[in-house]
Amino acid sequence: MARATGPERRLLAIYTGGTIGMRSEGGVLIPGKGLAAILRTLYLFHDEEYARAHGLPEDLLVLPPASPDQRIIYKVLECQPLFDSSDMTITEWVQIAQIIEKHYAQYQGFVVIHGTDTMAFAASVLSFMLENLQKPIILTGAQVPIHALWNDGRENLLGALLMAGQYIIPEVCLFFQNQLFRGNRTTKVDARRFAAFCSPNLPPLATVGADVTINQELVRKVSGKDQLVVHSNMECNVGLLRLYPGISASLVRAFLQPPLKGVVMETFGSGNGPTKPDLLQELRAAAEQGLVIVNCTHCLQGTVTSDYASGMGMAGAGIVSGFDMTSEAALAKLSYVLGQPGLSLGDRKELLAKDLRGEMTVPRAEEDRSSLQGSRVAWLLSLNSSQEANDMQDILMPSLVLAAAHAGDLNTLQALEELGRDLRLEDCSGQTPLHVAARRGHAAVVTMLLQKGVDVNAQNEDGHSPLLLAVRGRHQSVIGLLRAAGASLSPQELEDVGTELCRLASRADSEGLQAWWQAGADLEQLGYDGHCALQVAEAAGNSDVVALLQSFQGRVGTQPQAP
Ligand SMILES: NC(=O)C[C@H](N)C(=O)O
Repeated sequence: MARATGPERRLLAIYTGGTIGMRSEGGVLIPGKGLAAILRTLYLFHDEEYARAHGLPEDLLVLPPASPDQRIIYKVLECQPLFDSSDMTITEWVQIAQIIEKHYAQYQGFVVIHGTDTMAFAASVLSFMLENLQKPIILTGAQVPIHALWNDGRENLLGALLMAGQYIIPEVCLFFQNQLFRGNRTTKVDARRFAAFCSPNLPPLATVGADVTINQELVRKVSGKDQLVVHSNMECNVGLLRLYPGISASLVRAFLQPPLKGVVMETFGSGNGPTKPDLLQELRAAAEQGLVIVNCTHCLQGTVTSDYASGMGMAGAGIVSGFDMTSEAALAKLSYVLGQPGLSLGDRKELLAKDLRGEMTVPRAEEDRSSLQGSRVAWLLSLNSSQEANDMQDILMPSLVLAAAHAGDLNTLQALEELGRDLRLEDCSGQTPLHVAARRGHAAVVTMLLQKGVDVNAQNEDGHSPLLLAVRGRHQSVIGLLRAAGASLSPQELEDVGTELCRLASRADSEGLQAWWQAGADLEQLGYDGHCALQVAEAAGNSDVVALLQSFQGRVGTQPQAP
C-alpha cells in the first residue's frame, strides 16, 4: 500500500445516513440532516484558519495537518433522502456507485458514511460494482451519533478520512474501531459495542494504534492501465436461505420459486445439510432449472469443504461452493454475476467459483484443478521410457483428459491429442470428454472434440447425451455446435419433457425453454397433468414467456443449427 504524496489530497465524503448523524425525535433516532455543518464546528474535522487563508470554497472542509506537508480537503455530499441503513437496497447502492463514478476523476479517495446495520452488505455490493479501482473507497459509520458526548462516530470518520487521504488502497474497505477491513470480508457482529464489525476470514488490511500498521501483502495490487468500470446492472432477485435442523422440503420449495434467480444457502459447519431425499430433490430440481445456489457456512469462521457425506455435494453438481465467503459477500456476488448480460449458466457458475475481488479464499487444490498445464502434465507426459510409465499413463489418461475437458483447458487437450491420446475415452460412468465439456459450456473444447470426430450422441451410464447436459446448463452456443454436428435428443431424454417445460414456464425461465427449443424439443408437449407450457405460462401471467412460446409455435424442426 503506497503512501499518498502531494500537498493536498481531495476526498469526497458521501453521507447516506445512519446513526452517526442521527438525532432523537419522539424518543427514537431518525436520520439527521446537516452533517457537514456539525463537522465544520469541530476543530478535528475542520481547520477554518487554513480554509480562509487559502480561500477554499464554502462547501469544502479541511482536516488539521496530519503531516507537516499535506492537507486533506474534503467535501460532504449529503444524499436525499437520508436512510437508516435498514431501508437501503441494491438500488441505493447502485446510486452510490454512480456518484463515485461521476466524481471519480476529481477526487483521490471516497468515504461513504453509512448506517452500520447493512454496511457489510453495502461494502460487498460496492466491491463487485466497482471494477478496476485505483482509489480507496472507505465505508464508515457509528454506533452512537457524532454529536453525543461519548461516541464512536468522530474516531471512525476521522480514521476513514485519514486512511483514504493518506494511503492508496485500491479497494472498497470498511473502517471501524481503528481497523481497516476489506469491505466484502466483513460482517456486523455486535449491536451495541463500538467494535461492531469483524472480518472473520481475513485479517484487517490496516490497524491503527500509536502507529498505523499496514498488512501490505493483503492489499490488492492496482493494475495501472485499467479504467474504472461500474457494473450497475445488479440482479435483485437473489435470496438468502438459512438451513436449520428439520427444515422441510416444502418450505425450501416455496422459497426457491420464481422470480428468484439465485440463492445463498447458509449451511451447517463446513457446508453440510440434512440428507433427506425430498429436500435434496428440491435443491437438485431447482439447480437443474437454472437457479444458482451458493453454499456458504453459517459459521462465522471457516470454509465450505466436501469432507462429509452430508455435504451439499449430495444435492448434485448444481451447487457452487462459497468457500469462506460471508453471506453478505455471497449475496452481493450472486447479484453481480447474475446481473452480467450475455453469460451462459455455466459461465456464471465459473465466475462464482472464482475469487473476483478478494472476497473468498479458493483452496489451492481447486485452483490447480482448473488448470492442468504445468508440472503434473509435463511430468506424466515425460514418463515415456518404461513399460511401467506407459501403464501409469494408461491408468491416468482418461481422468486427465476428462479433467482437461472439465476445466476447458484446450491447450492440454491439444497436447494430449498430439501425443496420440484418444479423446474418446470414457470414465467408469460412461462420461466422455464431450459430455463434460458440454455440461460446463466450453464451446472451444466442444468444437475441438467434434473436429476430432468424437461420437456426438454418446450416452453415459444414465442414458444422457452431451446435448441434454448442454440443455440443462443452458449453454446455447454449445447446443448450436452439437446440433450442427448431428446431435439430437433421444426418445428417452424427451420422455417427460412436457412436464419439465411446464415447470420452466411456471418459473418464467425463458433461458431454459429456449435451450430445449434450440435442442429440437417440441415445446407443445403436454405435461403430466395434460397442460402445455404455454397454458402454464398464461395461467401464471408470465407474459414474456407466453410471447416467447408463441414465437416458437409451429416452428418445430426449424431451430437454428450452428451459430
Ligand atoms: N448504528 C447504525 O448506524 C444503525 C442504524 N440503524 C443504521 O444502520 O442506519
